[in-house]
Parts: sequence; structure tokens; C-alpha cells
Amino acid sequence: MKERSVAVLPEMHEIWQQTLNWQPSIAQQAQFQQLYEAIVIGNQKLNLTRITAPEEFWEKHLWDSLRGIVSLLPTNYVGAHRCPPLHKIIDIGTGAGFPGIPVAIALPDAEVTLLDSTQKKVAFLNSLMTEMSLQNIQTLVGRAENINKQPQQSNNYDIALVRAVAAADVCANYALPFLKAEGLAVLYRGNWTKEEQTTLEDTVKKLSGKIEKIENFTTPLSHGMRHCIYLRKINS
Ligand SMILES: C[S@@+](CC[C@H](N)C(=O)[O-])C[C@H]1O[C@@H](n2cnc3c(N)ncnc32)[C@H](O)[C@@H]1O
Repeated sequence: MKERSVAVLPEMHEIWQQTLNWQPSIAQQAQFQQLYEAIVIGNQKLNLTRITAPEEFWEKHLWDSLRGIVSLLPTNYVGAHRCPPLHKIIDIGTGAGFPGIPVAIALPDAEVTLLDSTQKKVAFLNSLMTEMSLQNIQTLVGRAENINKQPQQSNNYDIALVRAVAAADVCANYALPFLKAEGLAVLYRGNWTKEEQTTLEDTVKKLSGKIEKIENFTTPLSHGMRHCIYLRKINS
């Protein structure tokens, strides 16, 4: 039998259920494992992430990615449909594919675009998409502040995700122009200060947006403090 060179990710069914009211199917769990293996192997050539231990990868890359879109997970979605409608989602500064790839796995009906300014990361993501047959993902290479001005990209997405890319007001400048009217930007943050909030409030007003909600929470294994800042685009 072929020996597995990469560790097996923990399943954490109870924690998924208790914290996000959702659990991956067997097929989704297998996709998470495939993603983990590809990133651990890809890391040998490219500097993709320093988070490679299985439990840390589960918490900081998988769980954290889905915590930001918890209200869209099929078991939590409240609306006219039992499942979320098709969403166009862009992950800005995706790096090794976070939060965009776990989101695309959890929401197979969404269309997810992964954007990064680094060509070699995007080349890695393209080969990963082929290897994993993830058909609801596409990639874009370039700087967000340029791409969000292109006519075919601006006002084009329902949801924009930004994690660990820049200061919150800079992330808002990247994200809001991509959104359709009523679209939602999710800024994944660690700590959150009053000063950051004041600067962000000024920025979003100029971009026809508003801060809709700020959620703070702790991660389930290492109990790190996190914030998700939800911005609503008011008009296009
Ligand atoms: C620290 S990594 C974070 C990656 C991923 N979002 C995560 O949370 O693991 C930041 C990424 O943002 C990309 N990036 C930085 N500025 C950017 C910009 N203006 N437009 C597009 N990508 C950018 C970098 O190339 C890098 O891959």
C-alpha cells in the first residue's frame, strides 16, 4: 500500500456543529484533505503558508475561512430559499487560496474568483484547481486596486472576502468597488481598535458603503481573538 506522506486532518465534526451549525460532508472532508496535502507539498517549493500542522491548518485556514461566511452556510441561511442562491464571490489577496477555496468547497453553488498580485501563487492555484477538479473557482492575477476599476470586474460580485492583506481601510478600498449594490464585503481581522473603526467609517462613507456589523469571536482550539467586519455597499 502507498504510504501517505502528509498527515490526516482532524474531522472535528462536533466543533463544526457547535460553532458554525454546519458539518462538511464526506466528500467535502476529502476535498479539505486534498487541499491540505497540495499545500503542504506546494510549500516545499513556494512560500505559501507557515501554518502546516494539521490542527492549526484546520483551525486557522479551514474553520477561520468559513467563520466569515457562517450565515451563508446551507444550515444557517435564512431567506426565501433553503439553500443560499448562487453567489459571485471574490477573494482578494487569496495567497494560497484562503478564505476562497474552503468557501468554494462549502458553497459548491457559488462562483468563486481568487485574486492575487503574485503570478507564481496564481499559477499554483491554477494547477490546484485542475488537480482537485474544483469547477466553481476561477483565478485572476493583478493588483486589486487596478482590477476593481476594470468595467467587467467593478460592480460585479455579491460578496468580497479579504483576509490578512492590508489595513482595514485599504481592504475596504480594494473590496467595495468590486461589489454590486447591496453586496457584502467581509474583512477578516485579528484585533480590532477604535482608531481602525474611525478610519474605516470615513473610508466606507466615501465608497458608498456602510459598516453593517462587527462580530468578535475566539477560535475554537487556540482561543485566539478574531473580528469579522461586514461592509454593505449601498449603491453602485
Ligand atoms: C499575507 S497573504 C494572505 C493570504 C490569504 N488571504 C490568507 O489569509 O492566508 C497576502 C496576500 O495578498 C496579496 N496581495 C497583497 N496586496 C495585494 C493587492 N493590492 N492586490 C492583490 N493581491 C495582493 C499578496 O500577494 C499575498 O499573497
